[in-house]
Amino acid sequence: MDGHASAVRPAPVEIRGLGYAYGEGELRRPVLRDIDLTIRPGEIVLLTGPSGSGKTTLLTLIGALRAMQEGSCRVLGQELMGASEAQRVQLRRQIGFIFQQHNLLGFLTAQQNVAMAIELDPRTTEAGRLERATAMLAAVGLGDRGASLPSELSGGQRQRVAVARALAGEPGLILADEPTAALDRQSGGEVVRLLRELAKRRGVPILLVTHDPRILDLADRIVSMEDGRIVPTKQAEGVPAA
Ligand SMILES: Nc1ncnc2c1ncn2[C@@H]1O[C@H](COP(=O)(O)OP(=O)(O)OP(=O)(O)O)[C@@H](O)[C@H]1O
Repeated sequence: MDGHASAVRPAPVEIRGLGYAYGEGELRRPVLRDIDLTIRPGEIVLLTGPSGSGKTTLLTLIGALRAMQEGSCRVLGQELMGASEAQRVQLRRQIGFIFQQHNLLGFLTAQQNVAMAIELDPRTTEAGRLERATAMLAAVGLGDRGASLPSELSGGQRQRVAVARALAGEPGLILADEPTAALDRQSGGEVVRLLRELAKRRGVPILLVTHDPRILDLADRIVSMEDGRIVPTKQAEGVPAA
């Protein structure tokens, strides 16, 4: 595909020997061990594995939402091992997050929720922000729902607003944690297909944590975790062999 470009552009995510433990002293419990993972430019990677295997912990470390303890994790050119809180805040602004529960603000309209992601860019005026938010909503098929509050939208529509918000800030990376968990089969599939299409068009890489076997075929690559380690991916049930 874009093999040449991938070879010259730095990997958006480059992890080596990452380890992480919760608790201290006798209560210390390692949950990630010796993780190596590279996400290449524009690549869509699904992270899967049993409950408690460490997927969310890894995602929050990559997203600079918690401090590193061991190893190296370079995200969008920023080394996170030893990074300051200010450096982590700066990096988080370059990442689009999508969570299981859409995390939209209930008192803001769909358009305002999306515009919020653009808020921090000083080059953009308020009118420009709202215009861009509307364009992003149109891209997720909600061009006519900008004035709706989250409570007036279906679960699938809310998650599409979350997709629009994640992309509106023109992120260098998207991190999604179980984005289809609260959705029925059809809307879950639609949301992820849409996310994939929009990200591919913009060349934005995605790391998506999921238990959902129905969306595994949308990945460029599937990474499996077990007991805090990355393990060779087994053929998922119901997914035809490539
Ligand atoms: N804040 C915390 N404090 C202590 N232990 C935690 C904390 N968060 C997670 N854990 C533990 O760390 C391990 C990994 O949790 P994590 O949420 O990363 O796994 P997961 O693979 O994302 O699970 P799930 O698929 O159920 O979301 C689990 O055993 C969990 O109980």
